[in-house]
Amino acid sequence: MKRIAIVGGGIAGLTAAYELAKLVQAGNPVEAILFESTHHLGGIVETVREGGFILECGPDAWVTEKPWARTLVEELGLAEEIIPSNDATRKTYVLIDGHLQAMPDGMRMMVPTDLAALDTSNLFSPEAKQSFHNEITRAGELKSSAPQQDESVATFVHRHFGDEVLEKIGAPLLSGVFGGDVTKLSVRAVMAPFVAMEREHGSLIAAARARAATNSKPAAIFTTLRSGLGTLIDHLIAAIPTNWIRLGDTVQYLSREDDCWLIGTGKEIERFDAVMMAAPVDVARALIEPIAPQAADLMSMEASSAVVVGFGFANATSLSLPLGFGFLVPPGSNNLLLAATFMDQKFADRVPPGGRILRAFFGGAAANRLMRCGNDEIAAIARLELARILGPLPEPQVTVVRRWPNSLPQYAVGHLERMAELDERVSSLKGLWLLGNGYRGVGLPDLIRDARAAAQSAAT
Ligand SMILES: Cc1c2[nH]c(c1CCC(=O)O)Cc1[nH]c(c(CCC(=O)O)c1C)Cc1[nH]c(c(CCC(=O)O)c1C)Cc1[nH]c(c(C)c1CCC(=O)O)C2
Repeated sequence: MKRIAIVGGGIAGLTAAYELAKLVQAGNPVEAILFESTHHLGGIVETVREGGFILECGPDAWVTEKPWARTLVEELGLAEEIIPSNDATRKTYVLIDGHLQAMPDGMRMMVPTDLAALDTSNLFSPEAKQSFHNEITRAGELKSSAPQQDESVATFVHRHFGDEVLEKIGAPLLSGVFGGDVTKLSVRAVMAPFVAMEREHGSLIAAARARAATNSKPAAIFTTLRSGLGTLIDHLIAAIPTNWIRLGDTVQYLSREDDCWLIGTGKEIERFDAVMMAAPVDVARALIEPIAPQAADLMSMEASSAVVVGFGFANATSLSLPLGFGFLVPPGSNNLLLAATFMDQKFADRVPPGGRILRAFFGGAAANRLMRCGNDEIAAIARLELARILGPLPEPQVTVVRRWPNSLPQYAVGHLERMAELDERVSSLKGLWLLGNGYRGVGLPDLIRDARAAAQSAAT
């Protein structure tokens, strides 16, 4: 019997446990113990259902293009629950000088595929529009001068489109996906497809248009579950043997003895053949440090914190919002807010008749400061910030506040090389796997893909 420890009960740890449970059913002699330090499973994936509102406390969807979340959801019998985002009314706004300005239609991140839509947009100055047009004619130069090494997202975007595009959409889009600083984020780690487009075509616009021409009907950008992503967590838990799960059990230390792993929880020491480390990177790093200090060094990275506030407004027909999914706030403006989502416009069936949901995000330094305030205070600040931008808001019927400290690791320049070295060091330890959002991707699909692959190799 192979014994496998899983440290951490977020989406990565739960998916690993689920995959191992499936392998047991297929006749593999495996047993797993999942250690979760808190008393609840799912990590930052959590859905609150109250008064007819469906409020997400963490992620609200996955990126449709990445297939691994959908496959798992279908396998769990939840195919009927899958819904697309309402892309017929998709629009993302950017807050410029206190006003919400729509990003032009047909943008792929900061790359336009529809130059006519770009030209009629109010978001950019004539100079910025010209810089987009010029990017196509600069294809040859951009291709031959593409750097051999990694660089920051900021220098990459700047080389293609200049200052204004970087400030108005480059920085806000990246903070709405990676919560980070474009001058530090690695373009190869966080925008790999764009680096490949540059290598092949020089011009990103030419590459994106070539691709758009071959894609018949693009799928909706986001996918979610009708009853909320908490349903995915519930179904994973139901598929894992209950005696595998240890809630409120914090792993205090990890060590190796002969070919085994020892895990100490402060209550007892247990022996395992393999360890799947699915805790947040800083926790994982501290546990691994005594065994493999060089691996731990490679795991030292900054992580941004988030504070998420969801408001459910009943009978809120008076609250009129711009059409679309929400808005992003460029870093460096005078707002605490990082972004907001118009949840009932982004997805169907989130609210009772006449209801609306707004979700506010705080990140970076603002999140770290807010983290210390009480829930009521955080909610009041979120309401004030939203009202400043959207106009007066009614009294919410439901409010949820969540703090997610250091929840989003920052993939800094050189990340891919560091991860290749980390992989080498980790594989030399035999029987250790690192899972979660610190290494090979930050969204649900990437975490699910990695956890399943790791469980399969850990079990055999
Ligand atoms: C602030 C923030 C958000 N979402 C996120 C943050 C960062 C801070 C943090 O979580 O700690 C995190 C995020 N956002 C996205 C991912 C998944 C990435 C992946 O799977 O590759 C992740 C991990 C997709 C996304 N999130 C967003 C995009 C860009 C969508 C586009 O091109 O229009 C992607 C791919 C944009 C976004 N993101 C957000 C808003 C309000 C918006 C705009 C409106 C909306 O859609 O709700 C919220």
